[in-house]
Amino acid sequence: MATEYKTRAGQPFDRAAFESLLRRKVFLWQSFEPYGAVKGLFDYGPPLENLEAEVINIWRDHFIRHEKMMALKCSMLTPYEVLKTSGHVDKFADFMCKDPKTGEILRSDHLIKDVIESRLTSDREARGEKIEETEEDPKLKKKKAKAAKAAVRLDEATKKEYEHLLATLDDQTGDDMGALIRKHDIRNPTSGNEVEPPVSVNLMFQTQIGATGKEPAFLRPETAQGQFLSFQKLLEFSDGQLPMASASIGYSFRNELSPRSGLLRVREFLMAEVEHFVDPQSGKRHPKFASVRDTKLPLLDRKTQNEGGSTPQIKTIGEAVDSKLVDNETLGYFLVRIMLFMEKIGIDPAKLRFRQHMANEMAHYAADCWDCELLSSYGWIECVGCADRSAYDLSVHEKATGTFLKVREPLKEPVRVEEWVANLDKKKSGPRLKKDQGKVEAALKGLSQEFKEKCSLAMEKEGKVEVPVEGVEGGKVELDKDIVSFVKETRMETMREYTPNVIEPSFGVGRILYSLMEHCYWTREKDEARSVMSFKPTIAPIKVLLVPLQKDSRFAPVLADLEAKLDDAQLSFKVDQSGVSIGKRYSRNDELGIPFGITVDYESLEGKGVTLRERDSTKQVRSSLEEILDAVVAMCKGKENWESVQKRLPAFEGKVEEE
Ligand SMILES: Nc1ncnc2c1ncn2[C@@H]1O[C@H](COP(=O)(O)OP(=O)(O)OP(=O)(O)O)[C@@H](O)[C@H]1O
Repeated sequence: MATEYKTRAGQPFDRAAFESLLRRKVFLWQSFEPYGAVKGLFDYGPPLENLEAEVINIWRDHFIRHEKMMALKCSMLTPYEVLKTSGHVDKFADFMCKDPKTGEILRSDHLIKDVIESRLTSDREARGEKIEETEEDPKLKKKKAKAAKAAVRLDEATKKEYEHLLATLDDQTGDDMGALIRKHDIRNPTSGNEVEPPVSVNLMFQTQIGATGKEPAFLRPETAQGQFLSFQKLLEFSDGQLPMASASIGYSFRNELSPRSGLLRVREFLMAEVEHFVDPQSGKRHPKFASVRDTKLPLLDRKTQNEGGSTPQIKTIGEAVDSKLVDNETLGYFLVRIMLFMEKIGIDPAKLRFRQHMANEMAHYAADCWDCELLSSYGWIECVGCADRSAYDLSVHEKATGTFLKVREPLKEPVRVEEWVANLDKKKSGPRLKKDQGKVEAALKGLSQEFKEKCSLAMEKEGKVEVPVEGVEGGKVELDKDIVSFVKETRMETMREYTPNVIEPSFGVGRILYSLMEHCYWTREKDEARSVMSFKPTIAPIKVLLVPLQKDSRFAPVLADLEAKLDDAQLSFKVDQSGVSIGKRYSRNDELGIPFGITVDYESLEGKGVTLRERDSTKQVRSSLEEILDAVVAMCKGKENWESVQKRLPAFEGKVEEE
C-alpha cells in the first residue's frame, strides 16, 4: 500500500533531497568506496557517529542504569557448537529465489511484496487515485498521467486478495511463498524472467578460530547467546535473586541476501539487547508494572493482521495484559519502556506502532512477540523485536553441555518427593562403555520418569534395556542389569530448581538512527527550500554553533572564553568563522542539526552579552554570556526547554539575520 509519508512539518518527503543532505554533510556513505563499495556495509561520518553515541548514552541510562541491568560485553566470534545448539545453524535462514537466466538472487518475501505492491500502485493509478501529495509538481503530474495510461486496473476480488496477501506475508513458509509465486505469476521485476522456487539460505558468516580449521565458528548474528552462556555469573552477581536482567551493546553480522534501503538492511550492525530472566511460576509479573499500567500504546494485533487490517488499536498496557492480548506483565512493561525510550530520543510518536508476530513468524518456542515498528519513507520497519523466548535457550545449552543453567531456591517447607532414578555402577560400566561413559551418564539423567519406570520393568523381565544416547554410534546403547539399575527412591526436597524464562527486547541501532533522521528532517520554505535536522538538544551530535559577527581578530578573546566554558560544561561545539553571512552560516549548520547558535558581536566586546538563536524557531534571546551558557547547558541536559528560556531571558531586539 502506498504510504503517504510526510516530514514532521507535514510536507511530502523528498528522499533524494534527504539522501543528498546525508551525503553532503557526511553522515554516512557506503564502505570501501574507492574499491567500488560493498553492498550492505556503511561507514558513519562525524555527525552520525556522534548521534549514535548520544542515542547509546540515553539507551544505557534508560535501560541499564534505570532498570539496574547488568551490562556485559561478550565475544563476537562464536564457536560452531554454540550456534548449532541454539538452532541458528539449522534455522537462521531466509528464503531466496534465483533468476536462472541472470543469476540474480532475490529474497522471496521481498520479491512478492515488491511485485504485489507495484500491481496495487498501478491499480490505484488506473483508478486515478491520488498517491502522493506532490501533485502540484508539473513534472510529476505529467509522469503520473503517463503512468495512469499504462496502469493496469485489478478486479475487486484480486485487489482484496493482494491486500490480504501483503498483510499476512510474514506468516508464510517457504512452500507457501513458492505457491504464491506460481499462482500470481510473480517474476523478477528487473528481467521479467520466471524465478526458481524458494530455497532456504543460512545468513551467518562462517569462519574458523585458529589456523587448523578444526574449530569452525561464526560471527554472531545476535548478542543473546553470549548473555545466556554467562547466566551463572549473572546469577551470582545478582545474589541469586530473580528477576534479573543483562544488557549488551555490540556488533552482529548477517549475510543478508539482498541488502537494501540504506541502513535498514545491512550486513554488520550495532545491536542493544536485553535478556530479562524471570521465574515462570511468578506469572511473569513485573515489580514496576503498576507504574506503567495506564500508558497507552498503539497495538496492531495478530487477529487484525489476519483479517487484512493494518490499523493499530490504542490501548493501555493494563488493558492489553489483563485481556491476554499481550502475554504477560514483563513483556508489557518492556513495550512501554521501549516507547518511552523512542520518545526520549525524538522519534515521532505518530510514526511508531507495536505489531504482534503472526503464528508462523514467531520462533516455535516463543510465547509471544511484538515488534516496535517505525514508519519511514520505506514503510513500517521493525526496529526493536520484543520476544518472550520462554526457557528455550538456557534449556538447550544445559542439555548440550551438562552445565547447570537453572536457579536453585530454598523451599518454604520441605516436600516429600518419590521418583525413579537410574544408578550406574561406574566401576563396572567404565571398562565397557569407555569413551561413551559420560554421554551415557548424561542420557540416563535426562530420561523422563515415565521412561525410567518402563526401564525398571524391562530390566526385571529381560535383564537389559536400550537407552537413547546422543553422540554415540547408532544413537542408542544397550545396558544390562550388571551395570545399571532403575529404582524408586523417596527423599525430602528442600530446594526448588527451575529454568528461568527470558523476555528479550532486541534493538537494531542503525534502523533506529535512520528512522530518527527521517523523523527529524524537514525543510524551511523560503525563496528556496532549506533543510533542517531537528535533533533534540539532548541527542544532537553538535550542541552549539559559535558565530562571530564577522571575521575580526577582536572577537578572539570572547570566543576563547566561550570555548573554554563550553568545554568545561562538556558540550560539543563548532566555530564557524568563515566569511559568509551569518544567515548562511546558520542555515548550513541547521542541516547538521545544531540546536543552538551563539553570536558574538561588537556589543559583546563591551561586555553587553551575546545572542542565542534556537534552530527550529530561529528566534533569538540576548543576555550575559553566563546566563546564555547556563540556559544552553540546561537545555542540552534536558533540564529546561526553549519556551521557558524565552520566558526568562529578554528577546533579541536587533535585526534577526536569516537567509
Ligand atoms: N540486516 C539488518 N540490518 C539492520 N538491522 C537489522 C538487520 N537485521 C535485524 N536488524 C535489527 O535487529 C533487531 C533484532 O533482530 P531480529 O532478529 O528480531 O530481526 P529480524 O526479525 O531478523 O529482522 P527482519 O525480519 O527485518 O530481517 C531488529 O529489530 C532490527 O532492528
